[in-house]
Amino acid sequence: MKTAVVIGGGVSGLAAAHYLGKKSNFAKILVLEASSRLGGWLQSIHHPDGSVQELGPRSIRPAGRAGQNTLELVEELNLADQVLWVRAQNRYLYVNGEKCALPNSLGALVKAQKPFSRSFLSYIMKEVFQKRSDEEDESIYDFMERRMGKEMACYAFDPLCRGIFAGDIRHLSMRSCFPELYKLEKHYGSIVKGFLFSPKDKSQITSKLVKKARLERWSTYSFRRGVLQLVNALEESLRQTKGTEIHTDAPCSKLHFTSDGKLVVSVNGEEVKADHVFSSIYAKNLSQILSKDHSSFTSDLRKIPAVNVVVVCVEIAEKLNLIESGFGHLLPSSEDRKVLGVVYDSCVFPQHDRQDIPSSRFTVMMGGAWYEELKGMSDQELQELAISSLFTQMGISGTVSKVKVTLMKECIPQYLVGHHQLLERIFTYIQDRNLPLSLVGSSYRGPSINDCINNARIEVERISKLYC
Ligand SMILES: Cc1cc2nc3c(=O)[nH]c(=O)nc-3n(C[C@H](O)[C@H](O)[C@H](O)COP(=O)(O)OP(=O)(O)OC[C@H]3O[C@@H](n4cnc5c(N)ncnc54)[C@H](O)[C@@H]3O)c2cc1C
Ligand SMILES: C=Cc1c2[nH]c(c1C)Cc1[nH]c(c(CCC(=O)O)c1C)Cc1[nH]c(c(C)c1CCC(=O)O)Cc1[nH]c(c(C)c1C=C)C2
Repeated sequence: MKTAVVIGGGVSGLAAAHYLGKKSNFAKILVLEASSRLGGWLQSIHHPDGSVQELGPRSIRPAGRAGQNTLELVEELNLADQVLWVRAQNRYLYVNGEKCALPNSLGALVKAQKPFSRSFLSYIMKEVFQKRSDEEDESIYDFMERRMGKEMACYAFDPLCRGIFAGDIRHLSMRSCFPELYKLEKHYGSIVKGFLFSPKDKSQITSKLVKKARLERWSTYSFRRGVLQLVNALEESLRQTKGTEIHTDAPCSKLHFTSDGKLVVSVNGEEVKADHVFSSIYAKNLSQILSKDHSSFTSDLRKIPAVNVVVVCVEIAEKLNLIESGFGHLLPSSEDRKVLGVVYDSCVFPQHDRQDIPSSRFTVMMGGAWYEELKGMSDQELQELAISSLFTQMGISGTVSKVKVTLMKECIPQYLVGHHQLLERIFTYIQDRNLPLSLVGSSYRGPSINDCINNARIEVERISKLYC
């Protein structure tokens, strides 16, 4: 009877347990979560007035292979009728004290639009004629500046990466953060040529929900009870799976390999012997529980940094008629280093607004790679900075009816230049020694919910072949 232990009950750990239950031969699957709740960074708070406040992620993209995989999971968990979806919405940049819509129409492609001095078409044309680089990796800034020019790097990719990685494009790796774009340059000499000439995915879509999402042109989605509903559904399904156990308040304090090729997990003073362990926790946290005899491995795990993000959810006690409605806006680091961007929550999912009185909800995100500049500020000062930035940038005022400041420590791992070499060393170490250990989670190959779920599936499928 084989036992698999999953360390961490965030979306990656629960997805790994789900696929283990479906696709593997492990008779026993134990999920061990350190805290008293499941979900990790997914935190949807329900208020008595009916509003749903997202402290962490608030939406999931249906696009791409990983997006499709999540939709298949949503369907499998019978959550399809709980989905709230929206079509493409305007996204803005806040530059030189004003909001500029990112191009979303053909007209905008040919006309120069603030803050850009040239049309998007001219950047695209420049990209087509740039020479391919033979660099193994480079920063997103260097890549974009080389292929599309400084304006695209500073006004498009700088804010975009603040809105995905809360990171600095001068240090983030092009190869690891945008592997598809990186490969297009390598194979076709240009991203644009790659888009035009790469073979299109013609695989048959069998999922009804994937078809529906395409047909209705979903851009992003959540659930009636917030993104945590996905975690709750995974939990419910796991609790009904024979041989699977979920334990909260179960921090793994030590992980050591035995001479008979197994792993022993220490939890709350007890030892659990496992045939295979899935670690879904942040790489640095894993390095801290591994025994000392794997120093080069733990040292590489520690080299993956993660940034802190301050999330400030603000509710205004009136329905504001926003001139610029949409998903939200991002600030390039040249505009404001501390404030990353603002999500217009009520525009995206008005279903999550309070039911008793009209209101408008926003989330201000601050810090990230620039967190040092917020260090030492009290919650009150962070709250004041968020509200004043919100009012100025949105050109609004009003009575704040709810506000919540949350510091999310080391929440988004940073794939810095050379990240692929770290991964190569980390995974070779495991492979060469036949260690019964799988690494999933946001530290390695993508931070999005889609990446976390899809990478857990891929790893379970790989491991299942070894234990059949
Ligand atoms: C502010 C913010 C906004 C985001 N927005 C989006 C978005 O809009 N869309 C999107 O797709 N993604 C978004 N993300 C990214 C996404 O939420 C995360 O990358 C993802 O949730 C990571 O999940 P995980 O399971 O890999 O890790 P985690 O959520 O970190 O889960 C790991 C779990 O392991 C537990 N743990 C840690 N140590 C131990 C131990 N020793 N023993 C047992 N358990 C342990 C932790 O308590 C935690 O529950 C956002 C992230 C943040 C922070
Ligand atoms: C301002 C800070 C952040 C905002 N969201 C995140 C941060 C750090 C984290 C985040 N946002 C997205 C993802 C998943 C990426 C994916 O591949 O699915 C993560 C980890 C989604 C996302 N958010 C924005 C963009 C452009 C994307 C990429 C996918 C998509 O097009 O939907 C933009 C954006 N994020 C934030 C704001 C204020 C914002 C504004 C336009 C918040």
